[in-house]
Amino acid sequence: MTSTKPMIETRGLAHTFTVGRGRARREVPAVVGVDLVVRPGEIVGLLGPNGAGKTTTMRMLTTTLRPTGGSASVAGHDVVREPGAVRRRIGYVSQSGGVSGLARAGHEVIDRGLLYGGRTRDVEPRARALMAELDIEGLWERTPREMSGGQRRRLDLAMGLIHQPDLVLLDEPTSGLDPQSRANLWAHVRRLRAERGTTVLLTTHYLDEADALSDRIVVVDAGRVIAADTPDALKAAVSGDLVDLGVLDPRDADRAASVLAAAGDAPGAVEVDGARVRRRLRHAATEVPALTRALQDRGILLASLEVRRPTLEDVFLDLTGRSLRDDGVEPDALTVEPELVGVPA
Ligand SMILES: Nc1ncnc2c1ncn2[C@@H]1O[C@H](COP(=O)(O)OP(=O)(O)OP(=O)(O)O)[C@@H](O)[C@H]1O
Repeated sequence: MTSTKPMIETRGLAHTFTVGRGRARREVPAVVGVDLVVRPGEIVGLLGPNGAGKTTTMRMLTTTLRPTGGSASVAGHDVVREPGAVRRRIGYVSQSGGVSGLARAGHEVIDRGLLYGGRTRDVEPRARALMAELDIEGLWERTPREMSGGQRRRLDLAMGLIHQPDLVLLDEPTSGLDPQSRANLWAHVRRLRAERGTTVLLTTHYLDEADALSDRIVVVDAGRVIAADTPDALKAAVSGDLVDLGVLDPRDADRAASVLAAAGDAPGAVEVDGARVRRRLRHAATEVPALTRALQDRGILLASLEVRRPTLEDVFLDLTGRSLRDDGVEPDALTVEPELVGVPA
């Protein structure tokens, strides 16, 4: 990784929404002091449950929402003082998408490229290549309203990428896409970085996506960064592999639980759920043979035995005591902010 200036640098970045009026007026602290550094050429995943503050952070970085605290510089420009310069350097694909319903898809993409100063003779072949890569080349003449949700999503992506920005911010880029299109998009993001050194910041709910794509993952919860590291380092910090036993006779579950509790190099808490008994063991590969012998000696028969390496889900659970899939706070009284998605000032 180069040691040049960061592509994104935030210090104490914060945004508090004010919702309601009069006596019902209250403040919603959506982002509470985020410090984030993204280096040129990095792919960084912002991971967190619903309502964690991912979109709000993205919107401040893309200058579509003004911070109420802290500072952020993007591609070397301050998001509050130089929003136009920031917008010219970035591509943003927002969660809600930016395509309208009326123009033909190919022309929308070309127009976006021209808007950013490209020449027709460069932009058109690039638009065709991009749409082919995203598997929507056959939709050149269609209007967005004649497309499926997944096709529209891919058109959003083509619009965000057509001007070959140095930094791409993707807010849940693959939500609503089928597995094949998700895989295509992942390949495209990797190619962008490999061929052009593009920096990518993406938000996602999908743990496999964050794991597969990101050089670094920034885990956010309740408007704060609670961990930031490589996916492997985050997983290595979780203590041990999950051993999950299914006993053949559910009446044996409690006895199996006491054997499992005593297994490994130290006793540990066991979770019993019907015929399933689980706990974490530090070195499952070496500890499981002794465990199965101990169960056999007591005449406890197993229907299944699974050993699972820690996942990012475990990382989140370890850090917060909650599952990433638990829904957080849902947006309530929404204040409408101007959306200036991807349009240079
Ligand atoms: N325009 C708004 N007005 C008021 N509150 C808002 C607004 N937008 C977001 N919030 C609140 O700010 C908090 C963070 O929301 P945000 O959309 O940034 O989370 P998120 O991590 O992107 O969630 P999701 O994964 O569901 O998209 C939530 O409590 C949300 O209700």
